[in-house]
Formats: sequence, C-alpha cells, structure tokens
Amino acid sequence: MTIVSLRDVRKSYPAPRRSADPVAAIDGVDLDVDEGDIFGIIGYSGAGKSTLVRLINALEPVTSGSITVHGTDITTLSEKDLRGVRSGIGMIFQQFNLFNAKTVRGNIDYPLLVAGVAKAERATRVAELLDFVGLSDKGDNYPDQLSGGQKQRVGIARALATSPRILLADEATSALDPETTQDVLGLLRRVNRELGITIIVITHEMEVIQSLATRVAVMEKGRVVELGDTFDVFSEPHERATKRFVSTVVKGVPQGEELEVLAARHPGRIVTVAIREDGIGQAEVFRTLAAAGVAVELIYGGVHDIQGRTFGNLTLALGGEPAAVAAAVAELSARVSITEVK
Ligand SMILES: Nc1ncnc2c1ncn2[C@@H]1O[C@H](COP(=O)(O)OP(=O)(O)OP(=O)(O)O)[C@@H](O)[C@H]1O
Repeated sequence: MTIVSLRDVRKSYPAPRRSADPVAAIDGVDLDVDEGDIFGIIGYSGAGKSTLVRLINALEPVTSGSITVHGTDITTLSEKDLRGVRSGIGMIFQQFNLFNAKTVRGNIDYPLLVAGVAKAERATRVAELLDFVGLSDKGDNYPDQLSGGQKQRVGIARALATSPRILLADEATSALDPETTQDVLGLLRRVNRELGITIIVITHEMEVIQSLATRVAVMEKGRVVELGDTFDVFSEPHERATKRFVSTVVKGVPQGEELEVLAARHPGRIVTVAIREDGIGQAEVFRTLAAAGVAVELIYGGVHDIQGRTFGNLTLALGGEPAAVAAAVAELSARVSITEVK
C-alpha cells in the first residue's frame, strides 16, 4: 500500500534578482513510497532534497501538483488539519535539533506534552523509548553531555514519541563518523522492522543508501532522474549522477592516473570482469583462469553487498603463457562481461 505519493510536484522560489528567473527547486516529481519501505532519496547539494522534505512534511506549500499522505491530499488541507498530518510524520535532522536546556528525558517528553498526554502515561512512554534506543542510563543527562551518535538516538526517540507511521530522516548521519553512522543506521533498521515504520531517508551519502534503503530515487536539479530497487539502480546505473554516486563506493574500470600506476606495476595483461547476479560468480572466474594455468592477481575493485545481493567489478592482472591467457580470457568472455584494460 502506498503511504506517500507525489504527482507532478513543483516548487519554485522567487527569482533572487529582478532580472533572473524563478528558482525551480522541485521540477515535476512523481514518487510512490510503499508502507513499510525504507525509501532513499539521494542527490548532490542543490538537487532539491531538503525542499522535498519540507513539502512532504507540509512545512511549505507546493507551487503545483499533489502530495498524498495516508490517502489524504495534503496540498488542499487547512493549517489546522495539517497539524494532524504532521503529527503522523516524525523528523530527524543532521544537527539533531535537541533542546540543550532540557534533559534527554525532557527532550523525548516534549512532543507528548504538546500532544496533551497525561503525566503518568508520558513517563511510561519515555522510559520505553529510552530503552528502545539504548539510552536508559542517560535520561537525566543534557544533550551536550552526549556523543553525536547518542544525540541522534535521542532525536530518534523524540521523533517516535507520538507513534508516527512515517519517519523522515534528513541527512541524519551526515554529521557522524563512519562507525557511529553504522550504529544509527542499525537503529533505523530496527525502527523499520520492529515498529513497522516507513522511513524516508534523504542523503548525499551513497553508503547510507547502500546499507539502508530498499528503494531509491536519485535527484538532480529538482527532478528524479532514476528510480527503483536500490540493487537494480546501483548495479546498472544509467544516469550520470547515479554513476557518480556508485563510483564513490564501487570501483569500475580503472582509468587515468590510477590505471597508469597499475599498468606500471603489472606488465602483463589487465582485464576488468563484471560480477553480476545473473552471471558467473567470482569463484568461477578464478577457477577458470587457474584451470588454464593463468596466474591471477586482483589489483583493483571488489564485490559489494546491497540488500543481501552481490555485484562488483574485479580488475585482474593476468600472467603466464600469452596463448593460454588469451584462450582463458576468450573462454570467460563468452560467459561474463570483460573489459580489456591493458
Ligand atoms: N527558501 C528558498 N528560497 C529560494 N531558493 C531556495 C530556497 N530553498 C531552496 N532554494 C533553492 O532550491 C534549490 C534546491 O535546494 P535544496 O536545499 O532543496 O537542495 P538540497 O538537495 O537539499 O541541497 P543541500 O543538501 O545543499 O541542502 C537550490 O537551488 C536552492 O538554492
């Protein structure tokens, strides 16, 4: 079931100068997020990600198009009705946005207080949330006594306090180091699996999408340029922006300076073998080459896991009798995609 749906959504801002055109921050976006998904939206700075978040959360009106949340078109609602929609969407932010003068407990309690929940019920709920995010011993601490990862855990607990069905994570791990990022991503996976909350993750970090998102939309200049299952989009990227994101975590065919260094170090033949789900695995590649008496060295690239599915590119330096190497490469070429590097 679709929980958030965007149809031809546009958002423009007034021209910065009188002679300039209005800024088309969102330029005709169609998106469907299914209930229970972890949906990633990835784009470089200026792609329109933050604007999209503000539109989905009804913090700003669209210029045109429709946004449906839980089956209600929010673009036609009054401010009073929008409050109900917003309370069904939790938000977490890059800079955590905690109240520094309130304790951890006070921060998590705040949305419940605003919602008019009775004191005893609030205390039970806060204790439950502290336990869920692993901070039961930090309730009386203040945010500046916590690490970045702990602050984001508080942010997540606060966002979950009123039991939203959707969590919007806007660059939620961008201020964290890689280890803490994985920690927070693990917690978000639990939020999704154990609480059944749909998560929309906005990021410019490919690692976040790779480890978390089941579906992804790649944004560029206010448009969605590629959309689909994360594995499909990133194992066969079509658009320039997608290819750039993929190259930040998956090495392709070595080029330029990297190739020069490799070529100088390995005088023999160099090929890049594409490992894809529907092709032969890396074990079979190595077995075929070894059986032909070819000496193989993996010199660049590797294989990756996205949502439990494997793909990658292996660049191999091949040594031995030239005729044997040629025959082995020819045999492999019939079964797998090979790029001659040198
Ligand atoms: N309030 C605003 N007034 C005018 N222009 C805006 C406003 N908000 C965003 N824009 C413009 O809209 C475009 C998209 O900005 P947005 O902040 O949504 O991108 P982003 O992908 O979130 O980038 P970043 O990660 O740098 O925040 C940019 O060209 C930006 O300058």
